Amino acid sequence: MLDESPRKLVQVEDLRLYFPIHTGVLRRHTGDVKAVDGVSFDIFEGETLGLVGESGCGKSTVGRALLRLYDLSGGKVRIDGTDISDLSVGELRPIRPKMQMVFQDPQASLNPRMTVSEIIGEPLVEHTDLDAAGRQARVLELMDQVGLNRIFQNRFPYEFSGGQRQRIGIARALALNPKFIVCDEPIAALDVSIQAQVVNLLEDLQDKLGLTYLFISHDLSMVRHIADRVCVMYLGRVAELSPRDDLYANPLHPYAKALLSAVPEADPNAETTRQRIILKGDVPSPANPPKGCAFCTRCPEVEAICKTEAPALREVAPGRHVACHFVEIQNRAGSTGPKKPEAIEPNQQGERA
Ligand SMILES: Nc1ncnc2c1ncn2[C@@H]1O[C@H](COP(=O)(O)OP(=O)(O)OP(=O)(O)O)[C@@H](O)[C@H]1O
Repeated sequence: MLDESPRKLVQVEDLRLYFPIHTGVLRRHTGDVKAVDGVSFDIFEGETLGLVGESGCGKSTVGRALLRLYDLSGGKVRIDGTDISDLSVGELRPIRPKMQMVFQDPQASLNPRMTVSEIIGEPLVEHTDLDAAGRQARVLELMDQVGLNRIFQNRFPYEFSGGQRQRIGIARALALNPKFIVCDEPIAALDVSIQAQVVNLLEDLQDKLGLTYLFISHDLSMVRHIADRVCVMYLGRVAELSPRDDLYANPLHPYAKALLSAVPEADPNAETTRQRIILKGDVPSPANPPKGCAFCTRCPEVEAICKTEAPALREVAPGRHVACHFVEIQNRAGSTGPKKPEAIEPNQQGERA
């Protein structure tokens, strides 16, 4: 959990990740899929930041970019104070142990020809000087930590259930004592009955080992359970970044409102029930995003300025950051209560008040 003065472990500033589009016989570069287009946030040490949004909005690309599994198209990523934005593969090598990933599909992410012991021990071969006995001892320790019986160490992934396979993936991610883990839809491929067990395991490990998570998920109820703050993305940009309870009780961005209107109220005795908001139209293509605000083509609150100017992410209430002209206009009129917005520097976004 968070202490009184949390340290920024992950700092993301104006991150851009474009995938080039090549067309024609000559495979000319004719455009870009702007998967991530100017995203800024911080993640504090020991916190879980939830990352949510419709399919294709760029969540996984952000996660992979933070671990430098892609070269960045622009912006900065700092992990534990080190700017990793432009580091080469060789320069990244000593940083890699600090940051790991737990993948959505444990079946696909585990080598079927390797035993559990070999899978979990693989990073130890690459990144440590441990001898075979030292590696074996560490593998058994990791199996204990994730609740896998040691007697399974020589079995193969296909011999396990989905939940157990995800435990193997988590053990492998923990092998090098990382500080930061990107959990990319870690429960999406699991039976509902198993999902809570895996989330509880992630929470226990966070408490014991002081881990920091970026938790990417479609499952808004699970994000409400696990995240301290939540970042809502739309078409490669941040729409809203707020403390979890504030966001779920009172989303400010019109897109966040629509997204969360589908989540059941936490308090069944709440006096007002939230009205379901159905958005019209489809998400535009990230290869050809709308001018101005990315959400302007579907926004129920669209204003003239939204179609020409992209809104900046601003702090509109303590700890709450929203990129929306409508919210700003309402604030200026004093109708929503939050303080008048002040522009903040990208590296201050996500700062707690
Ligand atoms: N390697 C790639 N090459 C080209 N386009 C890509 C690539 N990876 C992702 N994209 C595109 O980038 C956009 C963002 O994809 P991304 O997978 O990050 O979204 P997402 O929010 O994680 O979606 P989902 O929830 O479905 O996993 C999508 O339009 C996707 O088609």
